[in-house]
Amino acid sequence: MLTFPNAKLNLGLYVTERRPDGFHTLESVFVPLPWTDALELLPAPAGQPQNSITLTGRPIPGDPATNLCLRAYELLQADFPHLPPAQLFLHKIVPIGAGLGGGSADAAFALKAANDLFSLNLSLEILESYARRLGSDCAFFIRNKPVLAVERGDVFEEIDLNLTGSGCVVVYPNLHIGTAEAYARIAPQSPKYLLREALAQPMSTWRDTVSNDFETALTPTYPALAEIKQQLYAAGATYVSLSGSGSAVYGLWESGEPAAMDWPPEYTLWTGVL
Ligand SMILES: C[C@](O)(CO)[C@H](O)COP(=O)(O)OP(=O)(O)OC[C@H]1O[C@@H](n2ccc(N)nc2=O)[C@H](O)[C@@H]1O
Ligand SMILES: Nc1ncnc2c1ncn2[C@@H]1O[C@H](COP(=O)(O)OP(=O)(O)OP(=O)(O)O)[C@@H](O)[C@H]1O
Repeated sequence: MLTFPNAKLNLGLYVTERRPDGFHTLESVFVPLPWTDALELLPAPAGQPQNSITLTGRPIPGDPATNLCLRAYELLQADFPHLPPAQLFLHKIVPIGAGLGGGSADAAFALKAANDLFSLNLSLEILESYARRLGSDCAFFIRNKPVLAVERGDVFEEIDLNLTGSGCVVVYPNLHIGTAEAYARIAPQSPKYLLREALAQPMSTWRDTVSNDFETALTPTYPALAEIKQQLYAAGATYVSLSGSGSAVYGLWESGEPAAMDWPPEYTLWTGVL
């Protein structure tokens, strides 16, 4: 079964509390971004007793045996011992350490693919509970529609937000910012504006009312983030922000086309329509 795990953007992100378990409570709107990897899950050929993973495309740091999509499959195998050994093929395209949730999406799509391929008939709620065990961002990708995320970023409330048709440019400045490192730089506080209410207003107002706490915390160390933001606004973006814990910065165009922009060759770009 071939799937295309997509990335996500965070619209507003407020880190409100540090929890006793070391994680943080947050408030953020998650939106699917159609920048995708390719992930194939197949039963292993006869005579292959173990799961296997073949990685191509963008290099993924760390041991392939700990890849999140393999871990997702192993989690299901622990509860459903009749699941056969599988072979996974992951072609990685979405940048890593970017705040785009790419690894989490791979894991969530592996759970969904195993559920479909082997007819496990697990509900979306059950798939979300497996996904939560793999990472805070992972559960979002099970339903994969815009939501207001609270708690650890893995509990969702409905939100009436339709960005379909908005132009989008995502700029990854080739900086790998680790999620734990980024959280360690944040002093949790309450948001100045209620996110749900701010996002109900026209996109042109978001510049003043919707922000990402990681952007404030990381920009002094990574001045490139501010330069990208400035260039996206100069190209006519209606709203610009860091996604998640960075380092990808995105611009949204409510209407019209982005003006020409000039980026260093080591940057990776995605341009499209949501
Ligand atoms: C920044 C976001 O991308 C926003 O969507 C997410 O909160 C990150 O989620 P994620 O990459 O799935 O993160 P996890 O794999 O669950 O956790 C990685 C590390 O980030 C920190 N972490 C993550 C989520 C959270 N709500 N509080 C945290 O403090 C913890 O130090 C944790 O050890
Ligand atoms: N399929 C995968 N794709 C990407 N990274 C993976 C994958 N499986 C495991 N990882 C590990 O996860 C790390 C990336 O996680 P990290 O949270 O820094 O970035 P991210 O995937 O861009 O997501 P986030 O939005 O949470 O920042 C990598 O260093 C890698 O070791």
